[in-house]
Amino acid sequence: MTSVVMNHFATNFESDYEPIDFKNSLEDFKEFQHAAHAMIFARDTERFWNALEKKAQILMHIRFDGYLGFPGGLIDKGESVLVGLQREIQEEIGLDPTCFPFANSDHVSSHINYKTKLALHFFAKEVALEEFKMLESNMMTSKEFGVEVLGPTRVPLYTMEDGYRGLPVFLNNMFIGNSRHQLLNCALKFNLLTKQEIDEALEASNRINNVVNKSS
Ligand SMILES: O=c1[nH]cnc2c1ncn2[C@H]1C[C@H](O)[C@@H](COP(=O)(O)OP(=O)(O)O)O1
Repeated sequence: MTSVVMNHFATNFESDYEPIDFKNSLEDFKEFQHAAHAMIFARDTERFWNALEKKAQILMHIRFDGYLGFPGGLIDKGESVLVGLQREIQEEIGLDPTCFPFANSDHVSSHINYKTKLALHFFAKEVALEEFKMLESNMMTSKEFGVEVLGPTRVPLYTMEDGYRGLPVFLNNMFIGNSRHQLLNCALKFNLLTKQEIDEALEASNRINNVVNKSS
């Protein structure tokens, strides 16, 4: 499933990231840099404006470099991936690792980029909606807020009646690393979106891109 989805919506940039086995990658790519990021999400079936279903809230953020990404970061030398992830999550969203521990069972995917010698490990954790809101508002008090992290953002998982506003427009943002792939792959894995909804959003997103490119 993962590789089919990966190939389907890989952009040139995203295709630089090849799927790898998590445990093997730690042994086989010791000399590469490793980074770990995580998607925290809550299901949200509320409808608004009598039409659009929120489906879920997914926590992403705007980074210091203007890209969208997930909380997380580089693993220090000698540090385990989980400990490094917890440290970064604490710095970026102020989350106490003892109250909110990540485990190997939260691992979703790992990818390797041979050009940049970077291994990316991705985790996901579902929380209740109230907890999500609490985590999100807590971000403003984190160490990195205003430095590495400029602000939290939720992902619009719906597409509006015109067929492009909502998720398709959102997907036209600039995403760091393979975070756009990580987002869509997780949305599929956790049944937040169907494959058809993802395909349609990507098609609409590409159409917007073509129109913008032609008119510039
Ligand atoms: O959300 C992400 N998903 C996939 N890859 C990512 C994400 N955020 C960053 N990255 C890639 C690209 C970056 O060069 C490296 C390091 O991550 P970063 O968060 O910038 O690391 P530090 O906070 O500087 O430790 O991973």
